[in-house]
Amino acid sequence: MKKKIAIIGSGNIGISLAKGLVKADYTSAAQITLTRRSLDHLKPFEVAGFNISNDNKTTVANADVVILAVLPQQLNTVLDEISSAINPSKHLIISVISGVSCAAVKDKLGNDVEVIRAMPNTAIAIGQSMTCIASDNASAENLADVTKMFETVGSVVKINEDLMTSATALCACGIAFFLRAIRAASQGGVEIGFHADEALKMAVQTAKGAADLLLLHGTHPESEIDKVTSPKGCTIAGLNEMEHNGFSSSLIKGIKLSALKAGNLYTKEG
Ligand SMILES: NC(=O)C1=CN([C@@H]2O[C@H](COP(=O)(O)OP(=O)(O)OC[C@H]3O[C@@H](n4cnc5c(N)ncnc54)[C@H](O)[C@@H]3O)[C@@H](O)[C@H]2O)C=CC1
Ligand SMILES: O=C(O)[C@@H]1CCC=N1
Repeated sequence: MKKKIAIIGSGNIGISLAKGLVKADYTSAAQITLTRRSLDHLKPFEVAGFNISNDNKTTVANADVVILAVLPQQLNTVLDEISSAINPSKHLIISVISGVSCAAVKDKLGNDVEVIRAMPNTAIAIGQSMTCIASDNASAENLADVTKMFETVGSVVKINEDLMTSATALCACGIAFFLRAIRAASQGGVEIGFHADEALKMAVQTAKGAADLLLLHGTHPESEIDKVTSPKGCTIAGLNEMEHNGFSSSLIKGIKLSALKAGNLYTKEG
């Protein structure tokens, strides 16, 4: 991979993405420039071989692929800064920013530039992201290239752009939801007799086993649950108690609220 990549806004997801791409051998650190307003935070990444900068415009001018990874409320400033450095025949824009349409990015950068939205999650740092991608104007070739790129760091699903906020809630925010579930399970484990560190280890491996059962068997969760719930047993007792207290309902409501919020994070005015 010869293309130079600029990551504009190297915070949590920008850094996770950069680490993941290098770990997967998709590219080298030397091909990636990380930008952030304060360079102090990026010094450790310079030591690791990445280029670092606080000059978005020059970084974009020198790149082929521009990954926008600032917060929605920081985007307009960035787009105003880089717009004069954009060359539609050279640059491909990838935006991981929640709630910002391809059209909104093109509004500021020009309609000729190809924009692909990608919604990864932080597991991208370890090659385990669920990334959804969408575009309203990218060529089949660029879509295929970007799919290939994100496939080196996890699974990819192409979706319609109007489902991007839903993908944000289910997959990007979803990491936090499942982590909280694991944390809660470990707290339950402590109440029933385990030390915190062993309870957490047990909860993590159990959660991984549950996810892997679905991935490897290709089964529905209820079919795997049926294999655990012995008649008159302790699993169904615990499971039903959780449902009486709104376990599924609470997850569903949380995901719906996150999706709603994801759609309202950005305004054109800034
Ligand atoms: N954190 C996550 O798991 C995911 C986040 N996203 C999206 O990615 C974007 C970034 O989210 P986070 O990484 O969580 O936020 P963050 O706050 O950790 O990262 C944003 C970074 O942009 C930098 N920044 C702000 N203005 C800048 C400018 N003018 N020039 C250069 N850098 C600038 C900030 O210093 C910060 O380091 C958001 O739009 C979010 O919706 C998408 C998927 C997952
Ligand atoms: O919480 C947020 O707004 C971002 C978007 C998805 C994950 N983190």
